[in-house]
Amino acid sequence: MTVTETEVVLEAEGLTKHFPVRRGVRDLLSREHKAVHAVDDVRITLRRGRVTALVGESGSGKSTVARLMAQLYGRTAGEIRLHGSPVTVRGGRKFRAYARKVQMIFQDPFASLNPTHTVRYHLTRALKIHGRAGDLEQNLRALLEQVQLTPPERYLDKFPHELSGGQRQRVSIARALGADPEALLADEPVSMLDVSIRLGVLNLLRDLKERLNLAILYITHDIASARYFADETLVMYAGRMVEGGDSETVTQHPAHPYTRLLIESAPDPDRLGQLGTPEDQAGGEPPSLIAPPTGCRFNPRCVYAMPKCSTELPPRFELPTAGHWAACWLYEEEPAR
Ligand SMILES: Nc1ncnc2c1ncn2[C@@H]1O[C@H](COP(=O)(O)OP(=O)(O)OP(=O)(O)O)[C@@H](O)[C@H]1O
Repeated sequence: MTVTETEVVLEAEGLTKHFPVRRGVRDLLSREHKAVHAVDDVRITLRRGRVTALVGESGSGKSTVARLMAQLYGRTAGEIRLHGSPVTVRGGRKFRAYARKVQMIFQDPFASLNPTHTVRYHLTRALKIHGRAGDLEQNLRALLEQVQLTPPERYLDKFPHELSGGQRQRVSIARALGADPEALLADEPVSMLDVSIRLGVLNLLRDLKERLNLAILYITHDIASARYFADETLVMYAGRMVEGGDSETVTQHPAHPYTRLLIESAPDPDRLGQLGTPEDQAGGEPPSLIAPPTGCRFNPRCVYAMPKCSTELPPRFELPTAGHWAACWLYEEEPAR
């Protein structure tokens, strides 16, 4: 089945978030209203039974995208559509109805579980909130079995501190499944776990995607894990999307100089000895998002930058592999590889 054939659950278009910067005494005289341009004009489509990875370095706006799509933040501009219908939710009953379909998993399972309550309490609450508490004991058992915490009675009356990091993240996932959602927004779900147990949690998410036909947004700074786990990969730099396509193509034939830099800087034993590409010399730091660079936001660090890169924002250029695109002027004419 190709990417375009599965049912679209959640879409964002033109998604934009600018956080106003609090004005200091000196700024009071100026008319300028400064803002952090955290997310600009982002487009994402989440489909049933598919994992979409959103990859980028710290501060690139990934978490903000997840929170916008979960409707935890109001947006500055853009549209979010659930099954094709635009939705804007500001708390209350409408938020509960939305959260029944779209659930979020956070990076730190210890912070997202209340240390004074047991697993039973957390899961019962989720089931009750979403009207699924009928036959409670059976539903609690089923949730724990879904996240492979078996036998369930061993875990139900445990407190968060009595569980390992991986078990806690599994409880957080079970709590999200308590809503019986169609989409999961997973914000760095394994980055706080020991390396040895990350794979187990990613495999669990993949298994849930297949068994429950979930649409998953997988946020990560680790592009190697996107290749392993995601069907589609989107790359974000300084608040903007720079490249997207199926994960194999984006990770094996990256087109945007920033994606290449990300891959070159990720440790990969398969590529030892192949270093020394121009991207390796692209040092520097991500830009300030209060006054982001004009044109392509990567231009100050890009070894291929041309004059127009600092003045004109590159649109998405389609590349030879179906569904692969890059927002980079290098691909304006004929797609080069
Ligand atoms: N509530 C907020 N108020 C002001 N600025 C914010 C707020 N939340 C995020 N930002 C800023 O927006 C930008 C994007 O942050 P975000 O957390 O989305 O990035 P990220 O890619 O998820 O990074 P990380 O992996 O470190 O979480 C950063 O410059 C951050 O400082």
